[in-house]
Formats: sequence, C-alpha cells, structure tokens
Amino acid sequence: MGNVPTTVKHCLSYQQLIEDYPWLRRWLQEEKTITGHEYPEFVKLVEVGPRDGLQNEKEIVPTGVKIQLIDMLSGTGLSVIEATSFVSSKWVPQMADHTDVLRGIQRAPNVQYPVLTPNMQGFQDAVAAGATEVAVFGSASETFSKKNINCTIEESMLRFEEVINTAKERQIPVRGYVSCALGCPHEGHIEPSKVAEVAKRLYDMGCYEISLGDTIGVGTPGSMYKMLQVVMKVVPIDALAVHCHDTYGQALPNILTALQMGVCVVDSAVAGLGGCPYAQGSSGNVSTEDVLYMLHGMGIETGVNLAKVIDAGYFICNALCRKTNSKVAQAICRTL
Ligand SMILES: CC(C)(COP(=O)([O-])OP(=O)([O-])OC[C@H]1O[C@@H](n2cnc3c(N)ncnc32)[C@H](O)[C@@H]1OP(=O)([O-])[O-])[C@@H](O)C(=O)NCCC(=O)NCCSC(=O)C[C@@](C)(O)CC(=O)[O-]
Repeated sequence: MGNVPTTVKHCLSYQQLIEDYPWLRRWLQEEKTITGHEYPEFVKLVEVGPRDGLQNEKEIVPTGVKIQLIDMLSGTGLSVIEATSFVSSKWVPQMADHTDVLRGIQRAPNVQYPVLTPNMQGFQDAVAAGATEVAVFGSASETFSKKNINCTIEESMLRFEEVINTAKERQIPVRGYVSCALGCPHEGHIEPSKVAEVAKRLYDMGCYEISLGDTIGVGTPGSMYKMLQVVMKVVPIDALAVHCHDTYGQALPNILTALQMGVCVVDSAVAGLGGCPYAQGSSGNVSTEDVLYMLHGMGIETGVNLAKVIDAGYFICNALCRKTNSKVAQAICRTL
C-alpha cells in the first residue's frame, strides 16, 4: 500500500479522516443516534485468520508464510491474533507446524497470540512452545462434538476442566468456543438453551471470554437475537464474543445485531479466509477488512489500521493464489 495516493489512504482510515476533518466525528456520532441503537464505543477484534483461516487449506501452507502473515497482522493494531492450534496432525495436517509457527513469530507488545488446545496433550505442547494464552473449543451439538474432537459434549467438558484448572495454576488465560451456536451441519437447528448451557459451563470453569460460533454461517439476525437473548441470561454480555462464518452472506448483519445487544468482541479472519474441516460446505469467517469498514463507518473505535490489514490480506491471498473474500479489499483494489 506504500504508493497508494493519500486520498485513497484516507478512504481506508476513518481515524485519519476524523483527524483531518474534525466535523466528521460529530457527523458519525449523529449517525450512531439516528440508528436508534446504542453501540459500544470500542470493539475488540479477535483475528482468527492464521488458525481458522488456514486450517482448512488443502495444500500445506509453508511455515514461513504463516509466520510472515502473523507478523504483518501484528503491525496492524490488532490486540489478539489466534496463531495456530495444538491439535492432532492426523486430524488437521495444516496445523502440524504449530510449534515452529509459535516459536517463529515476532511477538509485538500488547498483542496476545492464543492457540487452540483440545486436551491436556495439546495444552502441554502449547505451553512448551511458549503459548501464553490458550482456547478450548466445545460445541452445542453432540454430533459435531464427536466429529470435531472425537468425544461427547460431556467428555469434552471434563477435558476442558483439566486444561482450564492447569492453566489457572500457571496464570494462563483461557478462551472458550461454543461451535454450532446457530446451527449444526449434522443436526440442523440447535436450541439456544443448549448453547447457553455449554457457554455457562465454560464460563463457570474459568474461561474469561466465550466465543459463540456460527460454524456454518446459517444464522440470521433473527436467530442471532434469539440465541443471544438466552445466553446473555447466564453469561455476562461483556464476556461474550461472536464468531460468524459468512456462508449465507449473513455475517455482517449478524454481527450488527450482536453489537446492538451489547457484544463488543468480534472474531474475524483477514481476507475472509477459512472454514472448519469438520463442517463441510462452510465458507470462511467474516473478513476483518469488512468488519473494520463497517465499525469505523459507524464511528466505533477498534485501534486497527484497515489499510495494513488489507496489505496482510493481499499477502496471504497472493501466497495462496487466491482472490480475497473481502468485499472491501476487492473494492479498494478496483479503485486503485
Ligand atoms: C481432539 C483430538 C486430538 C482427539 O483425537 P483422538 O484420536 O480421539 O485422540 P486420542 O486421545 O484418542 O489419541 C489418539 C492419538 O492422537 C494423539 N493426540 C491426542 N491429542 C493430541 C493433541 N492435542 N495434539 C497432537 N496429538 C494428539 C495421541 O497422542 C494419540 O497418538 P498416537 O498414540 O495414535 O500416535 C482430535 O479429535 C483433534 O485433533 N481434533 C481437532 C479438530 C480441529 O482442529 N477442528 C477444527 C477446529 S474447531 C473449529 O474450527 C471451530 C471454531 C473454534 O473455529 C469455532 C466455530 O467456527 O464454530
């Protein structure tokens, strides 16, 4: 983006626009009230591209490319970048280089690099590789749990409890995922009460944040609203995050609905990469670029530089010989 004209750079950064044209801040704030909803002042983005984005790639992505992607993302202002997962390489071959990735990245101050750990073996390997934050990943669907981590929901809770208790002793923060929060590729509809039950168990065990995953991207603002209404009764809203795949093009409206309900943590993947190897047909996560564009346009702060994320998106798409899934990056590319 080095030789991008200043005017285009300004289009990419609302923060820059606001600095140059202070009247715009007033205008954006007015717009916030016109919508009739209260929105958070600041939204934290959890970048899951290097893990969720790459885990489903058929061709093994070179470790150096993964490291460079994470290093580029580290310079964007993102405060959380999910780096890799310590799962079985027989199950997810793409993540077999987890240790080299975690050891190879240049950690930026004020950036967390959580990794997925499904069990004690994964947790111990992750800690040995230098992990300082981990995430356990459960499901609200019994069938998905068996297909994804080869155990029932109940068995998974016992495994996670052991991981979380050990992590507590070492003062390692643990994030929790609940997959299939808005639907399951095998069971279809999932009751919000089941999502709430699993979310509460993870929260009570000690997960500091629970990310509710629309694993196959089937949710709509209607189902997001209904599910969150139930989950919010048992887990505080400021401990909830949403993790939306964009299979049906509903991710942004679903995120907007969650923001209206008070959620202020959103998972996203650079260039909209991704998909779950055990959820066939699901497309990538909502793209970080598109979420940033929406949030900044609403006057919501993120601390993240959109132009730099677009650069990281170009980098990984070139490496994968793939077109970006980000509408914003596509539009900027046409503008240039
Ligand atoms: C959980 C297991 C490991 C159970 O797999 P298992 O086969 O039931 O494990 P096991 O305990 O019976 O052990 C069998 C073998 O696996 C090994 N093993 C056991 N644990 C580990 C480990 N941690 N790392 C490396 N190796 C491991 C273990 O050492 C043994 O090796 P062997 O003696 O045969 O040589 C497996 O099912 C697995 O790796 N699943 C991961 C699947 C996955 O990564 N899915 C994608 C992430 S979830 C997701 O994408 C959803 C999310 C989070 O993004 C949110 C959303 O969108 O909803």
